[in-house]
Amino acid sequence: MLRAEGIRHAYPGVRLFDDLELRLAPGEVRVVLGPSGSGKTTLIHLLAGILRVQEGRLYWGEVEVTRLGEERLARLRRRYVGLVFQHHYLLPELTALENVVLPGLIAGTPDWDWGRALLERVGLGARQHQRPAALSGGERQRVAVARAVYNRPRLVLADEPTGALDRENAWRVYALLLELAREVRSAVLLATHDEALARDVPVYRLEGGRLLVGLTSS
Ligand SMILES: Nc1ncnc2c1ncn2[C@@H]1O[C@H](COP(=O)(O)OP(=O)(O)OP(=O)(O)O)[C@@H](O)[C@H]1O
Repeated sequence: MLRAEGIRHAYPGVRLFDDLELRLAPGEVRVVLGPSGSGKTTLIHLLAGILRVQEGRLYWGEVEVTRLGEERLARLRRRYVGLVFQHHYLLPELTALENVVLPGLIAGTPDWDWGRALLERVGLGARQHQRPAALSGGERQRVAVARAVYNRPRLVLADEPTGALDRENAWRVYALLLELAREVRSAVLLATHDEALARDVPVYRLEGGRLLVGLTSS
């Protein structure tokens, strides 16, 4: 359901990916481990269609993403992909609940009960009317996780979603992301430099511009 074939990507002076291949089955969960500068953010942005693939092909299910125009790509991404980044990217003027339901608000069909249920699941039922400024870093990231799965996306892509959190909060956010993704049957690809997060989850190692199937670190 996610397939990348022969992906090459270069920045001026930096040749990052050379013939990169990746497949993710429905519901599959994988961690991409790589040190700083190995290309994790670039990879997640390419797979999300935020960065355009320079060479190679990218498929979400049967759809060849690399052939879509900007508008269709953006529309399909909203339905198909949930995103979580290191920074939460919540809208500051909206409450926690409005942020979670945002994909529904954009589509004109907000499901407030589902939004509230998700906030309960991430332990923030009582904070639903707070704005992001009134929440802690870990709480904001839990709202971002709830928002990412709101649409029951086929695919969740996460780039260092716990990178700005202390160990305890990182674990909580990580566990919630995997739990909720399983519940709504999303496949997950989570990029991190943190080996500890890769316990019990199959790993790809990003090395020399390729993804190597690695053993879990436990
Ligand atoms: N817009 C850009 N222009 C030029 N080079 C870039 C650009 N973005 C990233 N790079 C380079 O590409 C390489 C990979 O960057 P990327 O941010 O994808 O790595 P990363 O593994 O996510 O790193 P980190 O964990 O430090 O965020 C780095 O050498 C970086 O300097």
